[in-house]
Amino acid sequence: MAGSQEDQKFCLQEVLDTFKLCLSEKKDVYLEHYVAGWRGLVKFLNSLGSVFGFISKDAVNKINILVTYLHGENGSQYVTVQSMVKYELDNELVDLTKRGSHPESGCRTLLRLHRALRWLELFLERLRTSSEDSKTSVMCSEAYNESLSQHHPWVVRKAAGMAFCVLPGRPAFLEVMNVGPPEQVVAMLGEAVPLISEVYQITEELYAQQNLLDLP
Ligand SMILES: CCCCCCCC/C=C\CCCCCCCC(=O)N[C@@H](COP(=O)(O)O)[C@H](O)/C=C/CCCCCCCCCCCCC
Repeated sequence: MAGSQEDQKFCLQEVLDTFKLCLSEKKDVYLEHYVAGWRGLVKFLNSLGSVFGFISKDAVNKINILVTYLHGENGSQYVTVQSMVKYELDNELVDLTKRGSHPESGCRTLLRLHRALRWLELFLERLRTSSEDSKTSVMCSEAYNESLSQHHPWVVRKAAGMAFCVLPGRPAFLEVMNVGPPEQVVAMLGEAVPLISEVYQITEELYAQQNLLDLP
């Protein structure tokens, strides 16, 4: 039943499985699974209410740009993040210093999600190691301030900060993950965080080697 409520329900196990599929044997990052991981996370975001709509909209927009490349005529060049970077750089398809004729390259679009992945890693690690009465809003803004916020203008930082304030408490937050009792969620986060971290590190090194970490 495409589009049913069941389809839209978030499940941490699903996201974990998707990120497991992200890495090839030689540690290349499969774009298809990377965007599928983000799709799963957006389901979670949507379940938190319309306050997060502007964040979800931006993430979906970026996911869709990458999916269009994946399914486009040059889709075979977009199988992995590594092949995408090589293809776009070899063919001068990336605006390197200021936005020009390639404002929505795969490289710059993925970079935005990549930065958000660092936020996710920091946030989930806090969630995993925190006590029952810890505030998710505080964990979320600490993780945001240490990562993504540096790349956002004042107005986005302000809106994000306001949205964080309405995050549910830790027990309710863990429940929405549809895993089971809190101890089980914590155990699953213990598996998810290192995986997310590995995908992040591999992408970070690739982008650093190619001088792509500041794409406009
Ligand atoms: C395991 C489950 C628990 C955690 C689930 C978290 C679910 C999070 C799902 C999605 C996260 C959203 C990813 C946002 C990508 C943002 C990319 C970005 O930086 N875009 C900005 C720059 O783009 P360009 O203008 O250069 O194209 C854009 O300006 C941003 C706009 C929207 C604001 C983004 C704020 C991000 C805050 C971090 C996410 C908070 C989610 C809280 C939910 C726990």
